[in-house]
Amino acid sequence: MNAAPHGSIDTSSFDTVLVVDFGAQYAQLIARRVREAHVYSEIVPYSISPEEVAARRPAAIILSGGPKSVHQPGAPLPDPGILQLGIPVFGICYGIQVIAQQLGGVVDRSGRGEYGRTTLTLAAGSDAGPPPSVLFDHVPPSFDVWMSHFDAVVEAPDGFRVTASTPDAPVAAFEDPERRIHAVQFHPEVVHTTGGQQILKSFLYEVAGCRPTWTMTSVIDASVEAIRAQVGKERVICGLSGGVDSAVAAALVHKAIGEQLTCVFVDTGLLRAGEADQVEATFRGQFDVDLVHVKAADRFLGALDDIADPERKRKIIGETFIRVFEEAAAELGDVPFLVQGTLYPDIIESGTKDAARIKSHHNVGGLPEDMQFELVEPLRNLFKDEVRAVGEELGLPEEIVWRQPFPGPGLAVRIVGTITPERVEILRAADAIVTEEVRRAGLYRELWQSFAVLPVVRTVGVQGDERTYAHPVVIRAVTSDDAMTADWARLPYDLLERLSSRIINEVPGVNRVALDITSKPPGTIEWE
Ligand SMILES: Nc1ncnc2c1ncn2[C@@H]1O[C@H](COP(=O)(O)OP(=O)(O)OP(=O)(O)O)[C@@H](O)[C@H]1O
Ligand SMILES: O=c1[nH]c(=O)c2[nH+]cn([C@@H]3O[C@H](COP(=O)(O)O)[C@@H](O)[C@H]3O)c2[nH]1
Ligand SMILES: NC(=O)CC[C@H](N)C(=O)O
Ligand SMILES: [Mg+2]
Repeated sequence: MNAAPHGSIDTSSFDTVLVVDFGAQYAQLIARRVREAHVYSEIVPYSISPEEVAARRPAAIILSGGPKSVHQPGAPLPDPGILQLGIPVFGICYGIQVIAQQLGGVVDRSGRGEYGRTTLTLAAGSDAGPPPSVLFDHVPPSFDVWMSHFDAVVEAPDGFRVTASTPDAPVAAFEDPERRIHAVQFHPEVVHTTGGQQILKSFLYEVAGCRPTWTMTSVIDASVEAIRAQVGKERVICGLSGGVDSAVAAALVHKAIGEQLTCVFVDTGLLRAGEADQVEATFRGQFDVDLVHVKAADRFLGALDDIADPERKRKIIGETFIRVFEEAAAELGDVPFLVQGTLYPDIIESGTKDAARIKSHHNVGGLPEDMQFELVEPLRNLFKDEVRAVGEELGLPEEIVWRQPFPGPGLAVRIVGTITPERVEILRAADAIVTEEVRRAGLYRELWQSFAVLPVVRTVGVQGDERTYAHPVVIRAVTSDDAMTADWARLPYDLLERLSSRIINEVPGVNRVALDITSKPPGTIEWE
């Protein structure tokens, strides 16, 4: 087993499930559901070789769904050797179709796909018939499942028995318990499939014999050990933003190496109203951590002067952050390590070689090439909900653990076009009203993010019988589980009315309020 990179934990001590990705909408969701069952999981590309799989010694393999048909030329197909490794396999949707095709069953364009809710009925276990499937031990004989497929298995491979059907899919589940290969056409990972998580657990615990040891307590213990092994006696700095990821990363590193850690909080001039004071007060009050507060507003705003292109803004901000960290490190003496709160979705998003670059996150794609620091990224195996659970376990206060994410480039990526101190002021004032009213409405925690955006246009208005020619402000509020996809939030009308009237009345230079009703995709959460 390779040494774990970047101070992340050595996951080889946990039973591991590999989720083979065929381009599914839900591969991430499957991986999260497995972890919710306290079993470590990782997403791997479908091109992985049987040797690579075997070397990982996984407890099980899950074949995900995917948009292609197995009959299509160029469809993503795994090496057939993977099904011969003797490792338990669970196929989901496209996964059942792949298994059927590779082991001699028949997959057909059935002519009528199934989309959405349908009723699954288990094959009866009787003296004459096959015994019931262990997958369905803890679910009723008939229940609602979520389907989304065009193709269907019409004949199970030799040696497999059909264990469930729906009105339109006679082979909705099949298995060969001896080879420990099980598969379903429906999606157990979505909440609309009642008992879906139970079915997944039956596979993990009963078929694959996984132990439910992936708990946040064991993650903390393993992280502490990994951080100590990486940094030894050296000094470390951590960019602390006040957000949950860097706070949890800092708390873990502090637990591991105590006084070797110094946190560096940078006031970029692009923070929200009162944020710098609040971060200082929270961290100085709550933690016994060495904290340096660098006031770098002029430097960031100077470097961004006259820059309108979103990618250039991001690169400039990413580089300025590192230069500020380097200077802070130099003042402390020799500090070779930089802690970042990078999460697993950041790695997946930047790691897929086929995926297009949408935007350079300042702490991943925005890092300058000549950076000297060695990175310490203890959260790089974790999803956001796990990071929050670790934060709670470490005793971080609720206001940090449940803070809405705020991007490092800050207000810069919410001010379309060039950034001037006046435009920052307008957005900051509008944003403060959004945050205050969303909190007052009791929606702050329920929303993934809620904020204001300042577009580059001006519009005509009439205020006090006078013509105005001023800026609109756009309200952006989304719900999401992990920021990879998001839906626009259905904010109550009375909240929207308060936002509109307060922003126009209280923020000079604004004469109109608009609402962004775009999901992700096709939009992104931030405007730049
Ligand atoms: N103002 C800042 N000062 C110092 N470091 C920062 C600042 N803003 C961002 N960073 C660094 O960039 C990293 C990425 O920022 P990001 O916003 O993704 O995470 P976060 O702020 O820790 O959490 P959240 O996603 O909840 O806002 C942080 O983990 C932190 O190391
Ligand atoms: O630290 C960060 N540095 C960045 O450069 C950055 N860009 C976007 N974000 C946050 O990432 C999530 C997804 O954003 P998008 O839908 O806009 O791509 C959302 O939560 C965004 O707020 C960033 N966070
Ligand atoms: N969601 C899926 O995995 C769909 C599988 C395959 N593309 C089909 O349409 O049948
Ligand atoms: Mg942040």
